[in-house]
Amino acid sequence: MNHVMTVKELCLWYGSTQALKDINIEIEERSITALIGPSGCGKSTFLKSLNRMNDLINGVRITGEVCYRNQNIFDKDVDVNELRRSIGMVFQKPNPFPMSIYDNIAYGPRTHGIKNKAKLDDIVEHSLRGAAIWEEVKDRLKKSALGLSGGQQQRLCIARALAVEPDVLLMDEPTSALDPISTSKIEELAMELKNKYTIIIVTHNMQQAVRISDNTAFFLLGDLIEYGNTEKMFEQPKDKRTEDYITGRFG
Ligand SMILES: Nc1ncnc2c1ncn2[C@@H]1O[C@H](COP(=O)(O)OP(=O)(O)OP(=O)(O)O)[C@@H](O)[C@H]1O
Repeated sequence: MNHVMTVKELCLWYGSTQALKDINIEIEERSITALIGPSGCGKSTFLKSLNRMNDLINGVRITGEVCYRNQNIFDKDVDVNELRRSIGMVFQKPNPFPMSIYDNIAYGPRTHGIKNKAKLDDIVEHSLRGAAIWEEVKDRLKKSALGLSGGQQQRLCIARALAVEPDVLLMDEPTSALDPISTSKIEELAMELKNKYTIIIVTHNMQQAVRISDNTAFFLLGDLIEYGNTEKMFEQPKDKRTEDYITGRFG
């Protein structure tokens, strides 16, 4: 099994508060890894460290390594824009840009220098198809993305992430603002996308972790308590704290 990302002894502080404590984890290529745990345990912080989204925050201090395809992403010669092209992110609340559906998708490729109309048309169609929303929007590409439903907007945001040909997709509770039908569409999409991409997803929904993920990581108060095959972990957790959490005894 290939590992796309290897995290070694990762610690992160916000000022004097330690949010991640000595995290060690290997992420399997073309799989879905779910990050679970009670509110405030560090799931989003961990997810954001994987493409250096925390670097923007004042007072953040990070030690340890996050290796992406054998390079430590904190090395000085790493181009952060290029890193974020390879490791894309989809947020909790769909956040389309206030522009047309077409321009939302073409935005990233354009910033990477692609100007040719036919090429952009191709990327837009391919990305929207990849995010299972092409049929719903192909006749309204020039209309504002803000006119789409929440579920459609989230698939548009996934298409936008796909348009720059990422390798890894980070998803921070991508369905928590969606209704059950839109949620199941995103879940099906994630399972489809893992044939081509590596997906790491934060979820509060234990059933969702069971339904779609291959591996699960359980966080508690900044510690990674348990990590492994999802089915095994939910059937037979090794740690009492994991068991208490997944059986709903706390959190
Ligand atoms: N920008 C920040 N500045 C200071 N502290 C922060 C910041 N972001 C998060 N924290 C703190 O770091 C800890 C971990 O937060 P994080 O958002 O990573 O948890 P989480 O598990 O994703 O929570 P939730 O499930 O509620 O989204 C919390 O104690 C939180 O208050």
